[in-house]
Amino acid sequence: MVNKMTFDSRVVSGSSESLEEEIIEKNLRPQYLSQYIGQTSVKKELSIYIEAAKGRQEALDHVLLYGPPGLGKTTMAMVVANEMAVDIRTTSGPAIEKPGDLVALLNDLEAGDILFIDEIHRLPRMVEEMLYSAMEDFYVDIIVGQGPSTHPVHFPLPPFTLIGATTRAGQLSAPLRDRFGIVSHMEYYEIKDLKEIVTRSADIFDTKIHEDGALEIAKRSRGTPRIANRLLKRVRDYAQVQANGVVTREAADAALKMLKVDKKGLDTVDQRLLKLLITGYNGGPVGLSTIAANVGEEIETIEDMVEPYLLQSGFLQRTPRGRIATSLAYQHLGYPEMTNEQ
Ligand SMILES: Nc1ncnc2c1ncn2[C@@H]1O[C@H](COP(=O)(O)OP(=O)(O)OP(=O)(O)O)[C@@H](O)[C@H]1O
Ligand SMILES: [Mg+2]
Repeated sequence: MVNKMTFDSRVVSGSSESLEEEIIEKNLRPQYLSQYIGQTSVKKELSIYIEAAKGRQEALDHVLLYGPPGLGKTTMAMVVANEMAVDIRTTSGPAIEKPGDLVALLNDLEAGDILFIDEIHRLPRMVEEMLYSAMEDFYVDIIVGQGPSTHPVHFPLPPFTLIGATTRAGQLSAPLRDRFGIVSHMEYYEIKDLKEIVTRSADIFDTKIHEDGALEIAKRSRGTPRIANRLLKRVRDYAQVQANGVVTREAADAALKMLKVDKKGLDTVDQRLLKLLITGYNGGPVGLSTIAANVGEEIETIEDMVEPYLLQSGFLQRTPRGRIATSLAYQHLGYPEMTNEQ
């Protein structure tokens, strides 16, 4: 699939990529709340619930983390496990294909342990239904036997904590959503937080970085730590070959220009999308499927990975009749703005 490939190679994509990247990510991941930069309100809330649960020596209530890709949901799940000093098993919605898979995972848990399910909106229905009793009353009913001899077996579970992560809270069914006692919305990061993340990562990489170099990367990271770290790696390469290895503002700027990441962190996909609206449709409104077809990406990709940042940063607006390009988009891309009368 050509579309998928263009997207995966996108440097500002929030999604994670290769094995190499996984290993690097492991070193970059903060281990404790005190090292976790930004997301102040999520951290504050969680720290209270963690302390309370620990004080009562109980499992933490189930936690749902939602927000765009690359904002640190997986990282936060690991942090919670470290803070609670419990084990964590990680899996994802699509990986749990049948109820038996879930039972196997649950069977492995000890009291207080965490089961982390990424992309929880993609759980198969039967598995999801089995989770209801597991979450609420810590048991599952398993059907055993065949034909006339089938009967349910009541299978008790230790009290555990489910942490679910999703980019699409809207796709979760109400019964599942309601079973999470703690629902935390992860926000795009402020530039000052991203700057701190970049500085911390450069330190871990043993890379010299100037403050304005870190700031330049932070500004162009779409509010997303994963992108900030990825851009830092590319800028570091550039600096190593072209600028004595020091990440200065000039090196960051030149490297990001080469990567076609503009001053606001928009890449060619974002720009294509906005230009399509402006030049092809007089600013819109344009439906999502038309946009996807014209930009050459899948609808889901546009919705999950491209659009959220454009909406949040004010380049795009969502209306019942479709998406429209804002004045900011016209200005940023250097098009004269059309008035309604034209
Ligand atoms: N608050 C933070 N401070 C420092 N680094 C962070 C922070 N949050 C995330 N990161 C870094 O950003 C990267 C992405 O984080 P993570 O994998 O947790 O995102 P995610 O929300 O789970 O993404 P996805 O939705 O794709 O699963 C990791 O390398 C992590 O180290
Ligand atoms: Mg994740």
